[in-house]
Amino acid sequence: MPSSESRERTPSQPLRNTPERRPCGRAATPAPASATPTNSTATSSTPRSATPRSAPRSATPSSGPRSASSAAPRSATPRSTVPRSTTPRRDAKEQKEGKDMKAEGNVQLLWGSPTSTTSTSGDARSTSGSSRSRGLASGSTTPVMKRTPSSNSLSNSLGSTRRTPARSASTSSRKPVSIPSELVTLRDMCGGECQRLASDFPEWEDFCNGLTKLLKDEVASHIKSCGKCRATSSFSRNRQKTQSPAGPAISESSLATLCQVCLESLDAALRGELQKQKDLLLAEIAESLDVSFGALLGFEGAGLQRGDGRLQSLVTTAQERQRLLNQAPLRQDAQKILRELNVVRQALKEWSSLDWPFATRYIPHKYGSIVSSCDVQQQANRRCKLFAQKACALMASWEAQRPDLKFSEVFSLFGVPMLQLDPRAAVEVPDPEDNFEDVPLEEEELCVRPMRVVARVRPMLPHEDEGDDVAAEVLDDVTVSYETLHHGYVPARHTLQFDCALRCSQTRLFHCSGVRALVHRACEGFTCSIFAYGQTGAGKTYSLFGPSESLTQLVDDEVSPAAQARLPKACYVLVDEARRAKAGKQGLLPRALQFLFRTLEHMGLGSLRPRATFMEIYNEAIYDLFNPSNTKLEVYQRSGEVGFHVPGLTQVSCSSAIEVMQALQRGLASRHTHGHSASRESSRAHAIFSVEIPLPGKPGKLIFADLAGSERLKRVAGQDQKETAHINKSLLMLSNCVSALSSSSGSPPSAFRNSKLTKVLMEALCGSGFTILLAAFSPAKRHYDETANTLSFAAKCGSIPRQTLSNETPEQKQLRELQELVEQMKAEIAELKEQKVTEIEAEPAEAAADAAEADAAGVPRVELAALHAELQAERLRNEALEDHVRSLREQLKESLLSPGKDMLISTSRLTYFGKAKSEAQLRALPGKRGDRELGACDCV
Ligand SMILES: Nc1ncnc2c1ncn2[C@@H]1O[C@H](COP(=O)(O)OP(=O)(O)OP(=O)(O)O)[C@@H](O)[C@H]1O
Repeated sequence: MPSSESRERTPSQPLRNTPERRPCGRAATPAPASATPTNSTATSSTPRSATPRSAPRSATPSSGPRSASSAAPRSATPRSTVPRSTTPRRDAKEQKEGKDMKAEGNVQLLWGSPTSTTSTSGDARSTSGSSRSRGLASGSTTPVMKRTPSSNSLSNSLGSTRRTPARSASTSSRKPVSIPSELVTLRDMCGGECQRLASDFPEWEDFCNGLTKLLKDEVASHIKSCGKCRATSSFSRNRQKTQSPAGPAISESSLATLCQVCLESLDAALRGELQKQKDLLLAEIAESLDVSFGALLGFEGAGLQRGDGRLQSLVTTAQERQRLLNQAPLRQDAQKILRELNVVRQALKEWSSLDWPFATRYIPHKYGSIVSSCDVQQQANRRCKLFAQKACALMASWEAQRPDLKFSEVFSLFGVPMLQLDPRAAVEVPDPEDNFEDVPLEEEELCVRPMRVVARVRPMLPHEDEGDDVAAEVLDDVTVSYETLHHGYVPARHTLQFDCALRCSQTRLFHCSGVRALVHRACEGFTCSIFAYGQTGAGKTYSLFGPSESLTQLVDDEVSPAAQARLPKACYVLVDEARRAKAGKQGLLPRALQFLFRTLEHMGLGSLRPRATFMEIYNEAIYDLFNPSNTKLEVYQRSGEVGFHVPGLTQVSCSSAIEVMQALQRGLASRHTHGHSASRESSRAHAIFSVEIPLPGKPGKLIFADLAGSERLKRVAGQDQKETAHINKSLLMLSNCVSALSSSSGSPPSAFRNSKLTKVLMEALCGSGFTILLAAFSPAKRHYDETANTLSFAAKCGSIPRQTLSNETPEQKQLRELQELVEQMKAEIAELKEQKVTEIEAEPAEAAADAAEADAAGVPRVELAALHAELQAERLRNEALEDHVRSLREQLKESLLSPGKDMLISTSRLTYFGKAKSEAQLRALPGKRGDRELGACDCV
């Protein structure tokens, strides 16, 4: 019998949110009218007297509002997962469909859907509760007695005959008057559920009596205020029912004679009382889980339970509270993850319920960063994935420590696991380091070699992953190991050491490559250059510029104040994270440019306007990327200048980082690129971006060169062959220049005149400044020969001898030297002054010590003072002599250097100086007289 089956649910297996109890479940399995399930609120018209009592007393748990002493056994904890019919995101999406721009993204929910649109203040009743009721009403096949005019009149006309037990089998064929199914609490009350609860759970007796009294009071007051009910309801004939609290319970049939409005308000009053009681229990649950009450209701199980109007839900809540309290120690070490989950949920919830407050799809930023709603959704996804990853790891280690327990059971609420993570979440592992972090520059970071070589290996690309072995890898901070094929078939391993070897995120590259030091040097007036070298698809452009969408961000930007005011806090945080995540992919150049402006600001030179130029060498012709046209530019060398210059290049003067970044984006858009297997956009030309810093007197310069990648000619065809031939030729010329430079430290080799690229880069390589060579290489075996070429080129560059001189004119140099001299002298004077002060301070102490010594030795003090004076006089004499000897040495050297000018030094004079050799000793020594005397003087 369906009814007995449902009745077998004891209070220890209370009315759970099992799928068959959910509205959708019910709708899916319509029961025949005769086989009415009795556990549902929609079925209370089934005669309750015919139903067996719910639970044997022995099975009754003793949990109550406060005094519950034991938790429900774990086996009693419902394991079933409520089918997720609607998620908050889906709700929100549905609401906004077609008009909301946020719909373009795709945020995945990675855990059990919270009770959705339930607000954090948590009126779950208005959502899940009512939806359940609606579902029950619509999905049920139970003959639900709706109050119709005819049924009213029937009940009125029946009068006393209606006192016949409404639920007796004999009357079941008639349509009994009943309370509408959605008034769940009221139906439970008059169905005897309250008395049953009181007798099963003595702790709830007072509460149940209170409810009964409340019902009677409410009915009495309604009768007084509602003329219709006074005239037609059965209470108008039987006042005693409502007047005496101890009187008989109000039956369903009597209540059903009241008008709909009265019934609804009665139900609301009862439900309110029930909810108050449940809220006390839920608050304790929230406290035990260390989440806010609102956040607790965001969990599906809790939200549904709160919205459940049945009296039995009180028992369920009490039992759950008890279980959670008992299991609190088990959750303690993993509680942090719940708090994190809440932060993520909150952000998602606020984002999905946000009515887009801006006119465009972009979120206005102070300095012009471009963050779209899509970026924010992507960030939300990334956040979920990161969280899911952490949570999965934590769950695994938690279960490893407690093999007899299940994480999902201990971390469940009303049978619904609190963390339901999408197993696909761990597939994409976001790099937690890839976030723009602006770490201050350490002092030692400034000390970079004038020629620094940084080797960077990129990760395997998706198309390389399959069946491609690793031929090159970074072993430690400075060592790279790579493979070559000896004589074409014998594999050989080699290692090379560079200033820095990296397999890292963009952020780490920026911090470790030494670029920040170069920016500093450029602000001191040096010419500093960074160039990226490597085969095609090795990651040069990625390392230097980063993905194009990252260039639209500024790291120290923020949402404009007006936009901030329109965004909820959690959304605002999400937007900020989205911007940082995009900026985190920026390469060395955009980061260096932003760092440059910060450095200038820091140096008090914020008013300077650096000038940027951007050119490209394509097929041995130079083009201006700031002014794209077919005009080819030429290179010239000015007399006395190291390196060449390109007249006619457009200079963009920039007062802020965003201006220069915008200019950079414009220039990049005009580059010659081409798609191929390793890269969607392979650079087919060398690009050179420079910034001149108009420092007072001595301009500094930063040059960034993204060299086109070398490629095997046989791998390309048609027009591409011409491009590739030009690229390979110019790279060969560059390699020749580097070889020549590393083997000679003299004047720049003439090889620089052989190609446009070498001419343009001559200043960077031969000038007196700082240079970083970024050697980018692929780890894949298929590129082993190109990798070996790149690494040996990098090693050759590392051995180029460089001097560092800033860009000074002779006058500036003289001025700087004089300034340095003045500084040095000032320091000496300060040191001498300090010395004198310590001497003066030490004198009285010395005198006192001498006096004490003299007293102890019995020497008269006057005599001691005379001795001191004599000693002082002797010191002065010695100093004068030292000066004299020094001048004699100078004269002697001079005479030795000028032949024919003999010079005699009176050795007798030297004897004045106690430590000098005697004349006799000097004479006794062999050799020329002058030499010996010089030796004596040297001794002095
Ligand atoms: N460190 C890295 N992390 C992730 N992806 C990378 C990295 N380096 C390169 N890539 C990816 O590899 C591909 C090729 O990179 P990139 O375009 O920078 O190569 P390239 O050396 O500049 O090639 P070309 O000389 O042909 O322009 C790109 O899709 C890029 O996103």
